[in-house]
Amino acid sequence: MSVSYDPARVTVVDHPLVQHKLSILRDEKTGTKQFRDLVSELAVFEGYEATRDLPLEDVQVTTPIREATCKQLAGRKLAIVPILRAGLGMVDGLLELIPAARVGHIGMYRDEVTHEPHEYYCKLPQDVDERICLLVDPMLATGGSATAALEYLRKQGVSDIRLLCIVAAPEGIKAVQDADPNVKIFACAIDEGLNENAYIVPGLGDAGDRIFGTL
Ligand SMILES: O=P(O)(O)OC[C@H]1O[C@H](OP(=O)(O)OP(=O)(O)O)[C@H](O)[C@@H]1O
Ligand SMILES: O=c1cc[nH]c(=O)[nH]1
Ligand SMILES: [Mg+2]
Repeated sequence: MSVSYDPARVTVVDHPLVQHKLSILRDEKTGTKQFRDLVSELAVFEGYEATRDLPLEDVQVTTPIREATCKQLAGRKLAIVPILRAGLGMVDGLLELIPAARVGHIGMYRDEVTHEPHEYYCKLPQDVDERICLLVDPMLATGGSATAALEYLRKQGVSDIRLLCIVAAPEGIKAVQDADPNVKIFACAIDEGLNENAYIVPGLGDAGDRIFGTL
């Protein structure tokens, strides 16, 4: 049965380089080092897309030729919030794009039988409510983990949240959209669905285990 979600609130980052890298990421023969590197590289593409609408202001710059009116980022600062463990794999790539961003952590694991998320750690920047949050996790499967993390961030007063995942299942997108009508979702691919163990099909397996070599 097909799952319906609002496509207007999901951005698929499907640049040819992204699709190429994602195919290598999916391959079961791809080893830990390459997997980790690719997750980081894909996070850069996603971060680029997810920050496309950041406000700018004019700034005067003296080039070696003359004075010029140029642009710089204005206004609100950013926080990168990985959902542990797998989200950690996206942090370095995003920090390359936004070096001044603060990093918060939300620790969450999914129960193997019930697939319910369990929170085990949380540490956020003190002024997180004044920041745009990039909530990052490579996998959006049932959406349970992302929904719980979003709820937590909303309780801290965060108004602008962009959820960056690499592979999303339609079920996860729908669950997140139903729970949080204001979140913007970014994904490199939307896959077919979930299998009986709530793994994304075709997916890429267990992202955390593949990033950290704990298979
Ligand atoms: O959408 P959901 O059904 O909640 O599934 C997705 C979650 O599952 C994975 O984490 P996992 O529980 O494997 O923890 P890990 O990152 O420590 O491996 C993944 O990184 C997401 O956080
Ligand atoms: O396919 C999936 C689902 C949940 N978590 C993962 O790492 N992969
Ligand atoms: Mg895992």
